Amino acid sequence: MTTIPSINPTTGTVIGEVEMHTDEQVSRMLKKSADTFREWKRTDISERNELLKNFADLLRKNKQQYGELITAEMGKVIKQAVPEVVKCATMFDYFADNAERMLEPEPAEELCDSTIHYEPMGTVLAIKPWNFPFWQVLSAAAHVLAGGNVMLLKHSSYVPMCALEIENIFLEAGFPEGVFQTMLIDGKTASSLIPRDEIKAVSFTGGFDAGQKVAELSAHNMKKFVLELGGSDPFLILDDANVEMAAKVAVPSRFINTGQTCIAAKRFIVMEEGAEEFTERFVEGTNKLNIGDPMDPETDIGPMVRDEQILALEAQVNDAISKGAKAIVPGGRMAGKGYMYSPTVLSNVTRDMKVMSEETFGPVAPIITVKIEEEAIELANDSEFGLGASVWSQDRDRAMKIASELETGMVGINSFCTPQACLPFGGVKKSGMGRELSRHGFLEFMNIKSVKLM
Ligand SMILES: O=CCCCC(=O)O
Repeated sequence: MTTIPSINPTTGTVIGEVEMHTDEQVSRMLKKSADTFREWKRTDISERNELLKNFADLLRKNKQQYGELITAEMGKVIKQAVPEVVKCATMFDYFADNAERMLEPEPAEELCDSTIHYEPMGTVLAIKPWNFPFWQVLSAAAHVLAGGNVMLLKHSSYVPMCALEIENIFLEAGFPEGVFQTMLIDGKTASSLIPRDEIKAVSFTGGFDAGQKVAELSAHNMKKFVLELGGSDPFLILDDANVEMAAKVAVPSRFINTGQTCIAAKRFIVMEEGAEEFTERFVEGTNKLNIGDPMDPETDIGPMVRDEQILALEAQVNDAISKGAKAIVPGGRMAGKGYMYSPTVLSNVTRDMKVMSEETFGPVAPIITVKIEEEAIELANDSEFGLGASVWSQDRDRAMKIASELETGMVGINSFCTPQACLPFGGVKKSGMGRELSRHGFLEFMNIKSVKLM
């Protein structure tokens, strides 16, 4: 019997163990999924919407319990874990309220007798990461299932108990067995399922290398895929910004989820005029963060998920320091149990440093100063990634113009980026392909069928 351990990153101890599914069990799940799809796609959309509502209600009712599970299994501070669950509920409500309108057949533009229809594809294989254990799965599942598709989940092996709990919630909400199933398998087994006939599409969130493999396999086997990959989001503070406000928002924007967020601000690009004030205020805000036990409702920074994440971060910080960066908040690995890393803020940053070119998936904030607006834009776009960006200026037209020049899937003006049910979410360049959420994300997993009348 092979098992997946659930490790609490606060203590480094095993808090549970789940049995992995065998190849035979996985084959049965694939069959079950395909059989269930034949029924599920025919259910009335109002019935599906009611189940989405039930699901949202359960999330709200048990938000503390699910939040604590997230905190125990991947270390997210409880004050963010509970809101993650509530955000999922709001997103389920959104699709329950809007799915019917989004799937309404449309008349074709010039051929007035012809219509465009949206039909589900079948089983969507979801391969999802640990950092937002509920959101990452459910932000795909809500619209995939609302459209009449079914889902098979391969969750990160860091969060096996969240993976099982999510399946339980679907059943408790009244979804028929087989509409959503959690497979307890490794990454290699998940990839090996992509060519299988039962799998019609893949929804992947994770790192670039794994995403590229998923894309290759999916394309080779003619399966639709959507990829949400990493980011190195620029946070641009222009010379006319409200620096006080920018610094206030910059702190959570970088350190939310202990910095382990794809769409966190990861490069702070400040025009000279506001650089000193921004740096001072950002450091002050960083030093106020409470670091410690993630179950304590006062804690802002909990552990990182595993030691290897700390090692990667240390390599990036050491590289920056060896090239002349100054650790104005030194932070770093903390002694004791678990995988604690205290936030680091770097100044004197230059673009040849890894903290500027690689994704920093943890609480490290590099600040770089530029002289002119064009340099800020050029530097923001000088990245392999293109997920999100923030622009801070009190001139709305100027900020909008800069937003149009940024090579990203999302821009926050005087705000930070975070996914919302009503907005398409995804990136360009090495940050991904396709979109999740909103009608755009919904239609990624629907067959768009033109029906032409003579
Ligand atoms: O890592 C990306 C998911 C972000 C989820 C959120 O900000 O709510």
